[in-house]
Amino acid sequence: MTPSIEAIEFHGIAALRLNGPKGSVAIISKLGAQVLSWKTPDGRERLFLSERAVFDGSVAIRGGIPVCFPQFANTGDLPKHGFVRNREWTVNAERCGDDYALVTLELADDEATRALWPHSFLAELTLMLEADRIDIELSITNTGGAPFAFTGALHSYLRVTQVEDAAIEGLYGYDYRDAVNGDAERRETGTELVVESEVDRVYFDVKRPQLLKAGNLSLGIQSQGFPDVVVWNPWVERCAELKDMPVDGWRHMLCVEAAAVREPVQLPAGEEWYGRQTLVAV
Ligand SMILES: O=P(O)(O)OC[C@H]1O[C@H](O)[C@H](O)[C@@H](O)[C@@H]1O
Repeated sequence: MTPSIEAIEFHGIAALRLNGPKGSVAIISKLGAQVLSWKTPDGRERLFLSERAVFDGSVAIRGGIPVCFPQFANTGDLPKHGFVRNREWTVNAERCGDDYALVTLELADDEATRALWPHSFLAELTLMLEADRIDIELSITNTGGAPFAFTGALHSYLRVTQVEDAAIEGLYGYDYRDAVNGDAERRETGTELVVESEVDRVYFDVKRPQLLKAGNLSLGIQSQGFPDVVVWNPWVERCAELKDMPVDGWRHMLCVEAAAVREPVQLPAGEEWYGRQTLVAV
């Protein structure tokens, strides 16, 4: 079957379903331009989506790949993770070839965004689905007359069978800020990161790809444009505080995020920046 794209409803909200090569499938919602599902040709779901996620736009959808912009987490005065993850985006391109399906959604500033953040911007999120990989690219254009700075992330919730059995390779030797230990800065000394308690780290200026070793859900992870890598798992107690997570949700997810956190991106008037995360089933 040749790849195709269809408009669907997913948990009651408008979304696009990309039917990719070899039976791969991805779903992206217009709310937040958030990838909510990615299935590889083996039929396995690769993203975690909370069964208690809320889809009414009142809070961000818990799971998939939320877009954080123009602020990562609570690093400034804006709402946590910025304001684009629970806004309605519009579709501006759909394209299919023999071996891919691609959509681009966009969001521009309006009165409500300028009330929070006084800048003109155009954000475009492109999802490309191939047989065994997805590429998620965020581009930001400064459409105003003055420079601005931002932080942000593609906040990917990767599905794992049991997080205790998973490991991330590729972070050895990088410095990180550890939110679980009072934002202490440390250097990674392990060749593998194994999650055995709450983890909330920003690894700085990561130049190598990562490998998520998770049995038949293993993934190669690469980013461009985003210098930092965030690794997050709330573990038991913090998960219990999240209303939109099931009690055992922490066990089935691991966020490995392509992020720009330590050094805000400086974007002169009229210029465009882009960052990308690629996930490859291995
Ligand atoms: O609950 P949210 O607002 O979606 O944030 C979820 C998480 O996102 C990031 O990974 C941060 O590093 C965490 O500190 C935060 O808890």
